[in-house]
Parts: sequence; C-alpha cells; structure tokens
Amino acid sequence: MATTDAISLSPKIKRHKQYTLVIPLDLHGDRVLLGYKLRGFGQGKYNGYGGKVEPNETVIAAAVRELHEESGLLVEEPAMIQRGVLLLETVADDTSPILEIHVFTVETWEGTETATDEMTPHWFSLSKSLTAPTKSTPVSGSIPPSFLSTSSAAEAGGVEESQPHPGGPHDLPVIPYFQMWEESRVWLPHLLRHVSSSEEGRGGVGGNLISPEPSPPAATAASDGDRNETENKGKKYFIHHVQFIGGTDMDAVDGGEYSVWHGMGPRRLDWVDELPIGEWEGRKSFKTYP
Ligand SMILES: Nc1ncnc2c1[nH]c(=O)n2[C@H]1C[C@H](O)[C@@H](COP(=O)(O)OP(=O)(O)OP(=O)(O)O)O1
Repeated sequence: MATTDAISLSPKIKRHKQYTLVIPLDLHGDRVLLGYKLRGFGQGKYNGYGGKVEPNETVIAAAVRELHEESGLLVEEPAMIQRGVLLLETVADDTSPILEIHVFTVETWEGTETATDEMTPHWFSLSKSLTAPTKSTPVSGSIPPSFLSTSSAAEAGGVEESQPHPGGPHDLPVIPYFQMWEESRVWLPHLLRHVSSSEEGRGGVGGNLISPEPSPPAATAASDGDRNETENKGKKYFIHHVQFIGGTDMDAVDGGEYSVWHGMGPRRLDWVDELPIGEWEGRKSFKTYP
C-alpha cells in the first residue's frame, strides 16, 4: 500500500517527452499481441508498439504510424482506443524529461502482424494474463518452443510473419511480465482486467474464456491500485505515475546495466473520467497530478 500513497512528485520544472504505446487485442480470440524488441532502447523486452511523437505530429497520428512501422498492422485513427497515460519520471537524473506515454488498444486492423528488424510479434493469452505474476511464476518456461521459433528466425535476420499458435488460444502463454518494462507489470494487468470486464458485460472476450470471477490478483498487483477496482469500474482512463530511482535491470536478458530508468520507486495508479490532455499539450513544466 505504501507504494501508492508515498509518491510525491518532483516540483522541479521538467520537459515532457511524448511517446505512444499501442496494444492490439483480439478479444474474440482471447489474445494480446506484443512485440519483442530486437534492437535499441528496450532491446530484449516485450512491449506494445510505439515510439516518439515527432514534432508537429499528433499523438494519435504517431500511434497509427508507429504501429504500422513496427508491426505491419494498419488502423484508422478512430479505431485507436485511448486507455491512459504513463508518466514516468526519474529522480536519478535532474535533466531527463518526464516520459509521457499515451497508451491505446486496437481491436480491428488491416494486414497481418509481421516481424520487422525492430520487433517480432508474439501472441499471448488475454485471460491468463489478468494478474501480474510473481517473480517465481515460470513465465518464460510456459512459452512452447514452436512459439519461440518466430522470434529466433527474425533474430537471425529473417523477416517473417508470425503464425497462429497451432494449439489455439488456450495454449498461448501468459504475458512475460518480467521481460517487460518494470512499470508494465503494474498497469497492464489492470488494463486487461478493465477491458475484459467491460467486454464480459457485452458477452465478449472469446465467449466463456474469461472466468466470471477472475482469481484474486497476485500480491504485487494488489498493492498497486487494486483497492478501488470496483469503484473505478465506470472510469475510462488510467494515469500511472512512476518515479524511478535508478538501478540495474536484473530482469534483462543480459543481466542488465545501470540506467536512470530502472528501479521502480514510488508510484500510483489512478482511474479518471477524463484525461487532462489539454493541460499537458506542449507543456514545459510539470506539476503534481492530481
Ligand atoms: N520505462 C520506459 N522507458 C522507455 N520507454 C518505454 C518505457 N515503458 C514503455 O512502455 N516504453 C515505450 C514507449 C515507446 O512505445 C517505446 C520506446 O520508444 P523508442 O523505441 O525509444 O522510440 P522510437 O521512436 O521507436 O525510437 P527509434 O529507435 O525509432 O529512434 O517504449
């Protein structure tokens, strides 16, 4: 509980640097698409698709562009469903901007997910990924060899389309939360539960694949904003505010190295009716939210 209550954001003036992050969801197939980053910032991690918002580009146009460049999937702007914002701040370095990452999901697109030289696509089970696993959960061990072969091919330099998992959605692995950016294991299970519970009400998400009473959240998730999950139900967007204290990413494939963007410190996750996007637009200073 302390982690969500303790955050006290830097009163210093900091620039915001805008990014996008898009997570394709195949609700009827009970699947979530993530990319495995092959190079650059975040190499060796799974994540949604996204990147920097270019000067004179809108956030939503950047989301559409990055998704297409990195996955081959083509969506129209109205198909982008805005879900929330990550505000990531490092206190290990006074000069780094606040990363303002706008999170979207998409449920319809044209084209097929394709490996690029930056990302290889992987489908994960939606209903099995509603709770953040604890470190001891054998997440990567649950990924069958046939599933990994796409990534190996692309890592070897090939560009190849991912194939549906032969065993169908029931055989898809749990999202490997410990091979993602640290803050993802807090907000992503919340978002997936939020989407699933709204879909359940509409009779969606793979028919009966989502159990009507999902198993209780793991301890890590429970301390990060679950307290008000029931009362947050009608709210549309999340704001996840995290301070990093700097450190070594021990979960990285290569053992990790020191970075100001490691070491998740104080954080809070709030659900809101409206995102104060206007307030952030072009903003050069940073004030405590809310
Ligand atoms: N903690 C953290 N730090 C940095 N980036 C992220 C996170 N968590 C995240 O989810 N992300 C996301 C935000 C973006 O979607 C990507 C990072 O984008 P990046 O690859 O740096 O941007 P590009 O514009 O694609 O960069 P180029 O390599 O093309 O220059 O991760």
